[in-house]
Amino acid sequence: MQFARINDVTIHYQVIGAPADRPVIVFTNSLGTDFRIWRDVVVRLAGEFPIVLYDKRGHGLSDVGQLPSSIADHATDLAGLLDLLSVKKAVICGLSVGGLIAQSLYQRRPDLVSALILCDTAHKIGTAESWNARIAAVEKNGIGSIVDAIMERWFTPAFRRPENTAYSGYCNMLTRQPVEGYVAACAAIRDADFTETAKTITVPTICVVGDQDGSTPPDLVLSTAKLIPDARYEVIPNCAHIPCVEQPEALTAVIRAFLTSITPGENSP
Ligand SMILES: O=C(O)CC1=CCC(=O)O1
Repeated sequence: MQFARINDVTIHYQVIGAPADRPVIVFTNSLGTDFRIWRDVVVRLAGEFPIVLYDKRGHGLSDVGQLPSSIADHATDLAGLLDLLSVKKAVICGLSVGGLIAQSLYQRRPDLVSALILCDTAHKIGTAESWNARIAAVEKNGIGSIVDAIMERWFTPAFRRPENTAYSGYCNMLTRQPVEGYVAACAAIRDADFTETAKTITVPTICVVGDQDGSTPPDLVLSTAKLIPDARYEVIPNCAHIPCVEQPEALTAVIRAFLTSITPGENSP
């Protein structure tokens, strides 16, 4: 396990090596998850691309850090991690709040970003009312009280079968996040709006979404793609908010095709 102290926060991360001439991909995960959600994508891409995974503050094995925290704080953490690892430029693949962090990183440190894979995310996610209601419910009754409602957004009914052990495992992942970290991330998402930033993005970008995403539905992700000059848009069938878990093969194919298309002079990954 690898840990770094960044902005006074202990950050849990992992680096998986590959040829140095290939673009580094950094995966940044969603609300209520840690970096293990990328496993089935990472095993497919390992050896082709250098990979950096990390748990954002307040999640997984990373510290919660000082509260309140903003999406800008998360982006500063990511910039600090990349600086520490001497990664000069990377493709940032951000899922949901991870996509907000990716847009914030682009806004603050565009030198670090060579391309964006915005996965089940948007320029703005949810409303103040919806986030305040979620924060109130979690503060009063814990994350367990919202798990069923959240799982309906994360996964399709086909995945949410009681006999699917992966489903119960992801319920555990959600409910075991620190409450303060989860609530802080909800507030950070509530207060974030990258509408203007999205219009300024000039690096190659793809917006990808599960066809049954209940948190950032295809229409919303399409509206984000339309804000970003020349952004591509792709829908992944038979999955909801977390394609890296539900359809890792399809998501990997989208990532590989995108990276191949933006890497001049290379015919294969
Ligand atoms: O928990 C959800 O509703 C899904 C989600 C919204 C932002 C995020 O990162 O995950």
